[in-house]
Amino acid sequence: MTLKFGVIGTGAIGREHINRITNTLSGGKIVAVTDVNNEAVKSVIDEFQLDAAIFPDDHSVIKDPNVDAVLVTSWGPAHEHSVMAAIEAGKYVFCEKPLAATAEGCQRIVQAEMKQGKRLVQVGFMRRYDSGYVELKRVLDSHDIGEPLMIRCVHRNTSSNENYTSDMAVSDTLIHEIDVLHWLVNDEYQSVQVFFPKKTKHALGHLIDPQIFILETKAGIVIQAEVFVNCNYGYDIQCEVIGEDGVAHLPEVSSVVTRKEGKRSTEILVDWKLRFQDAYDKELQDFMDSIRKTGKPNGPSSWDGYIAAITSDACLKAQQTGEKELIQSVEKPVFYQNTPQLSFKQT
Ligand SMILES: NC(=O)c1ccc[n+]([C@@H]2O[C@H](COP(=O)([O-])OP(=O)(O)OC[C@H]3O[C@@H](n4cnc5c(N)ncnc54)[C@H](O)[C@@H]3O)[C@@H](O)[C@H]2O)c1
Ligand SMILES: O[C@H]1[C@H](O)[C@@H](O)[C@H](O)[C@@H](O)[C@H]1O
Repeated sequence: MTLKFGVIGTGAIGREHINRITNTLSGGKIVAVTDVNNEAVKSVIDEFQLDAAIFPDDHSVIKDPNVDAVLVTSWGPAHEHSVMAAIEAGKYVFCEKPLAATAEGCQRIVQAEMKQGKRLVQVGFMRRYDSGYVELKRVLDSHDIGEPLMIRCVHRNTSSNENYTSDMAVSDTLIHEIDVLHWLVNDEYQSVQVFFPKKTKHALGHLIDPQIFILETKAGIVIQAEVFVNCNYGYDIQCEVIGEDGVAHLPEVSSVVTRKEGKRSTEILVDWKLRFQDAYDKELQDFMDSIRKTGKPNGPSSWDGYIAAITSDACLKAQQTGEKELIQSVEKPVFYQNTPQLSFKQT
């Protein structure tokens, strides 16, 4: 049984996912592709020798009867349009983060999915599949370090390009922490405030970088999350949870230690594609396997995309006001706790 994918957006992560579905994972095949940039589509077809039809836009990919599942890897603001159309067509969707540009957009997706009556959507919050975060959660859930009191985390990129704007520090970058941290401590966010330290000389003129977000959870955990996308030395993700009885750290990426010329050193990754490679593999394999076995995707749902967007919107507001902004809390519908099973077309 093969899940046939139509891909919308063949840029950086689109290519990565096409490659892993075609060459690494099992049970999936790319049968249709589109991108507003024709060259991007042609080069991906050539590079991975895809036996896939090229379509002019997202609607025609979604409508293609060969397509069972849609992979949405276009720019964030374009996601809602494609996800809504896929839900209306009753097709499965794997959508990269963010699910939509605003919480209202995500809410429309949630409502459309509930109206369809089937869980169809998985959001690309891959950190929940990362072995380091999974192990950290196991330690926290075991109460080995007692109740979590504080979290300190950093999200550093080597550099950002000219299209990266200050609000993307939230919608593109912090969104990973927003999703994974509340999952880690089984809690919900209550408020956020943003601080802007001295700006790095490596950031382009329009960009505020770094930024520090102070989030408080309902249980009273205070989180200090640093986003620094021109740190100039590597791709560095850190997370430290300080509990009543001890401290737990996200494991460092393993790397050979060399001793040479009076120095002991280890390499630091510079590319996000490598840091979460295993997690990307696992999330997409899980998407395919769970649809095949249970008829519905098992991973982060459009509800998870929606609650992340509510927090993200509050962070964006806090960027503007400089004040502590409250984060609205919403009740999870039964639909996202226990959903009916779908039948999956076999080939
Ligand atoms: N989970 C992760 O770690 C991760 C990593 C990278 C990117 N992303 C997310 O994936 C998405 C894409 O990011 P990227 O880095 O690949 O960007 P990118 O700019 O490299 O690629 C996006 C591609 O989408 C195409 N596109 C834009 N709008 C389109 C539309 N309406 N229809 C068809 N094609 C369209 C562009 O031409 C481009 O080729 C973003 O939402 C980003 O936040 C997630
Ligand atoms: O889209 C990318 C991606 O999500 C990376 O994981 C993140 O570190 C970057 O900041 C972001 O721009």
